[in-house]
Amino acid sequence: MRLGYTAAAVRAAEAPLLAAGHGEALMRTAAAGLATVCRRELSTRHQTGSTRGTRGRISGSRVVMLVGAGNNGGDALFAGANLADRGAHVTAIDVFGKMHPAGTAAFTAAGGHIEPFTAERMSELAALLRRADLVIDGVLGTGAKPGLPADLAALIRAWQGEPQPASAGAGTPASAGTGTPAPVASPSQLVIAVDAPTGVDASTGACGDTCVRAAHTVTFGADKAGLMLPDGAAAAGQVTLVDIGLDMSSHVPAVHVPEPTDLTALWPRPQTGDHKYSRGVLGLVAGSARFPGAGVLTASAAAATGVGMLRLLAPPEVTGTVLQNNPEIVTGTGRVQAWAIGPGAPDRLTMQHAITAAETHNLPLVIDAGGLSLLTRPLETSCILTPHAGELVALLSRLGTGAPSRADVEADPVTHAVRAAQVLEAVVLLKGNRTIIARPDGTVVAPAPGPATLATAGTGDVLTGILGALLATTSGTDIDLADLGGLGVAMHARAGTHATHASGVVTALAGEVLEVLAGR
Ligand SMILES: NC(=O)C1=CN([C@@H]2O[C@H](COP(=O)(O)OP(=O)(O)OC[C@H]3O[C@@H](n4cnc5c(N)ncnc54)[C@H](O)[C@@H]3O)[C@@H](O)[C@H]2O)[C@@H](O)CC1
Repeated sequence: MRLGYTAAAVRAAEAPLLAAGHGEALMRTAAAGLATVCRRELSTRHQTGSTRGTRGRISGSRVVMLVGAGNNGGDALFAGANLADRGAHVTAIDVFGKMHPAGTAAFTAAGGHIEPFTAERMSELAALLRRADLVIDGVLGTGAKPGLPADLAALIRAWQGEPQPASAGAGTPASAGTGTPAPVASPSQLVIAVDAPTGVDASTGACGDTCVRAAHTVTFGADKAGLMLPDGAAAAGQVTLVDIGLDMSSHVPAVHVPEPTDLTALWPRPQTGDHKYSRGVLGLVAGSARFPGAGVLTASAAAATGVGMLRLLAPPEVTGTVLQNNPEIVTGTGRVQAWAIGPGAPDRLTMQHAITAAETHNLPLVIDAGGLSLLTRPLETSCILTPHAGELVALLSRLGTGAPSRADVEADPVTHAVRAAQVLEAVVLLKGNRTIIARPDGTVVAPAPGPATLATAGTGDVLTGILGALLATTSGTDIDLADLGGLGVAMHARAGTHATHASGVVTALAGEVLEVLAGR
């Protein structure tokens, strides 16, 4: 798992080192790491042929830096000095009329050039930024307070264009509010942010009205939570972590991001000596005469993910098809280690019985779709709830905890998922283009997004099947349910990617995702 920390936690971890007088050494280490990434990126662009004139070479390349008043600017200035030493033409735009003194001395000694920033020079400086082979954003890092000064926001917009909705192509020419299309930085312009892109909240990922959009962010000491969460992650681009010797062991990470190696290391596997009951039995309530397909998809996905036994409670329209595909599935009641309920509008009474059984025997359960409408209070057993934005709105409204709109939830999925997790004392896996898994303590798991091809009917049912199987096969272990949810989402995304490639078209039908899971 990659671990993301709030700005406050990182600053607290820095504090003893600063108190011991290691501030400048930390900054020099950070700046050296930043300069290394800048040189590598410039060289790579040169080698891959995306060159324009001198672009790509370090010597002779045009580097423009946006420099703030604090240590973030200091990092940029020391890195700028490093690049100037290697023959780059480096210009620092002094955004606030005050820059880190030692950084400024090193930068000017290396031949760096400083340009003051005033509102009158906006167009000239925006043009300078647009012409650069590399822009380094060193205005604000972990010391940022919310909101950017209007002049700085205007400069960022004049350089990079108006913020685009996620669906629009990055760098699409946009109106700057003047009625005429504003010239914008090339979408392929190399922009490297120092620690965090300016305008991005390093703890929450919130971007406000304006933020720098980087191709690469070089972050120091520890991953910042905000660079792993929606909006902030998109603004940060690729993130490289430079070790500056911080000890984060006493700080609780705010965000977990599962990595591919976690799927290998943590995915439950049958052990020697296991039998079907010890491996894990899942009770599944899914599907109805109206929606038989959802029951089939969920049951087949759970079977493909791997369980000791699957007991399916569903009407004959569902069980008939399920048994044709998966004759190993058992219909009817019996002892189980976990429950999954809800896909395909199942019978409410059967779902209620499953919830009661889970609470009575302290069994974990995953509740999806129709099952969510039964929730009016926290359950007395551990559970993962899997709403999409619309279902979360209905859930929060029914519980009397505000009435956000679907757009509110989509704009700020973390806050709303955490609120639901706290109210229902459960893990809430909010499905969306960036799925967020929230714990009641406010920390989240934020798996890397899967392919957009997964946005198709039935893929959520497949996810519930995967999660149910994981719950059954890990029951009795101490694996954290939110981490488990992250593994399930990561596997679902991986299967979706394979299904998309295998089908050769720009969609991944739920049945195709299932085929990948089943290894067919
Ligand atoms: N403290 C350390 O040990 C290290 C810090 N490093 C760098 O230092 C950064 C943090 O430095 P600072 O604490 O100086 O903070 P920043 O450099 O992020 O920002 C602080 C400065 O910006 C101003 N400011 C804050 N929010 C603003 C806003 N919204 N609009 C306008 N001005 C605003 C503040 O008044 C202050 O002058 C990190 O992100 C990282 O880049 C690195 O050098 C590594 C070591």
